[in-house]
Amino acid sequence: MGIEVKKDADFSTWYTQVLKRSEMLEYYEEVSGCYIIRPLAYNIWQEIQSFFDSAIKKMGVEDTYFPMFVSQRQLEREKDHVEGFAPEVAWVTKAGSSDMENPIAIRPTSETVMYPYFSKWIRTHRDLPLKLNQWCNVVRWEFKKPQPFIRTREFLWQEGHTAHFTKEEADAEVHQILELYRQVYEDLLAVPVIKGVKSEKEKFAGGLYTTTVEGFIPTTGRGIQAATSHCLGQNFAKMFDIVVEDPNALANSEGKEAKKLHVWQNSWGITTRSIGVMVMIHGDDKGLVLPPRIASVQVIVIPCGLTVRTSEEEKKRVEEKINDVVKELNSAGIKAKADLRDNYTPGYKFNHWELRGVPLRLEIGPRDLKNNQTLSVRRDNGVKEAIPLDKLTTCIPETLNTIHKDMFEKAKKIYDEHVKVILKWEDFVPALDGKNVVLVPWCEQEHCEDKIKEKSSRRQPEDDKAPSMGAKSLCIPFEQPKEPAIVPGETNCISCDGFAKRYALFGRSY
Ligand SMILES: O=C(C[C@H]1NCCC[C@H]1O)Cn1cnc2c(c1=O)CCCC2
Ligand SMILES: [Mg+2]
Repeated sequence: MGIEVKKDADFSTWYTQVLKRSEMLEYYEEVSGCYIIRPLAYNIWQEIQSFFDSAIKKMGVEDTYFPMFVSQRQLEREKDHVEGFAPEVAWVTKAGSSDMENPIAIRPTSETVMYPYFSKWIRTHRDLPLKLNQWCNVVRWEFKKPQPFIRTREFLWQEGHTAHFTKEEADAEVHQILELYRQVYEDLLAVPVIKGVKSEKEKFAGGLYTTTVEGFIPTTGRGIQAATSHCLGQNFAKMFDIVVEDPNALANSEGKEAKKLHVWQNSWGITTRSIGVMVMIHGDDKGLVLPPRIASVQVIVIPCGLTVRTSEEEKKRVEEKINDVVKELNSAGIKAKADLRDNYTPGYKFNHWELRGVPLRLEIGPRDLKNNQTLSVRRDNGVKEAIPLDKLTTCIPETLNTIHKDMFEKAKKIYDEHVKVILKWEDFVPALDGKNVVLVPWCEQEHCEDKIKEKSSRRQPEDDKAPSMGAKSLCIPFEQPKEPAIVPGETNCISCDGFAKRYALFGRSY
């Protein structure tokens, strides 16, 4: 069954229809906010995992696995880490019919699970750096409206947790990981992201600073946090007593304990939200459009031009050719499949595989055998091209790469067009209402951010529509606009009478 609504007309219905009818996801009626991730989507997660995991292994990160249960005592050891989030923590309070003496939390993240053991394992600076990662699920009982992949009560992610002897080493890793997240989005998912640092209000409260890659959903004009890499500073080290002796301090004469130094820590994560972002950005009114590098089927080969007048041996010759083409492509590392189902017309098959986002279709019929060619049809832009059957293993990889590049460039152009540099407050809300995010000179003070959120959530007085969602700061981009330059002590903040420090990206967001 095809998609019955237009993406731009009814985005949320479009989104759920695409996910369900492409067989990426199934609703899990029993528990709100939970979904079944079906093979087509799970395969994408596995592509992300294998790319990211092999990259962090090269950085010396080791995979591990910690329990999913956290004691209340442990979870609450870090006050400001949990206080803001407490309502989202899910607790196990009963086993069978009997109440548990001490309820146990299901991990919403694993800092408090892991760090008591970091403290136990890290004794001297030779135990540093410690670099662990786990691929797992986490549970957060969000109350906002759930949305498949984007906001779910259980999701899959990886969480990296590292400990370093110096801040410099921690800082360097934060940015190395952020670059890997950019690559997951841009080089795997063909999704453009903006790198930056979070504001004090938006950063991870338990940390020192948060860097982020921010995506943009054009259909709603909303920003979306795509992955985060935090430097935790020494905050958690102080709470969990993760210390090493100072290798430079001589054991002092009175034989007193050598000075204890707190380690510098990072934590970083990317989640299955990335799959939802990719669907939202690339999907169209025919369904999924998969970037070739994460598609489980990259090329579908379909027999065409077979009519009632086609002889049995002619039909057989076409099917044999198709099987040879699929074999040849697979041996060249291209994920190809044939659709030889003889109870469906070519047209039906075209829709079936377009709905599932297969990047490239090859049509082969009796005439093509004679001309020794196949007609290729791109899913992203519908462009058709005749390819000689003896050039497939060179032409197809090139076409798939071109598809990736074109999908990325198209999305990047749209993102760039929807980032508006705004220098006057009166242009701020109109820009948001025009489905843009805004880049504004900003003082970076928390009270100012609260004010901006409040001022941008109110509709103009005469407007009787429900107040629109306020804008939050998405990040302070590492790449700052050159023009017009911000002059410290001269350029005013977009909203308050303070002076701007840097340009900040603001927008309505998920
Ligand atoms: O999870 C993090 C920080 C960090 N956790 C590890 C992976 C990277 C990064 O997200 C922040 N955070 C978000 N959300 C919640 C919590 C929380 O710590 C804890 C309580 C429930 C909700
Ligand atoms: Mg949250």
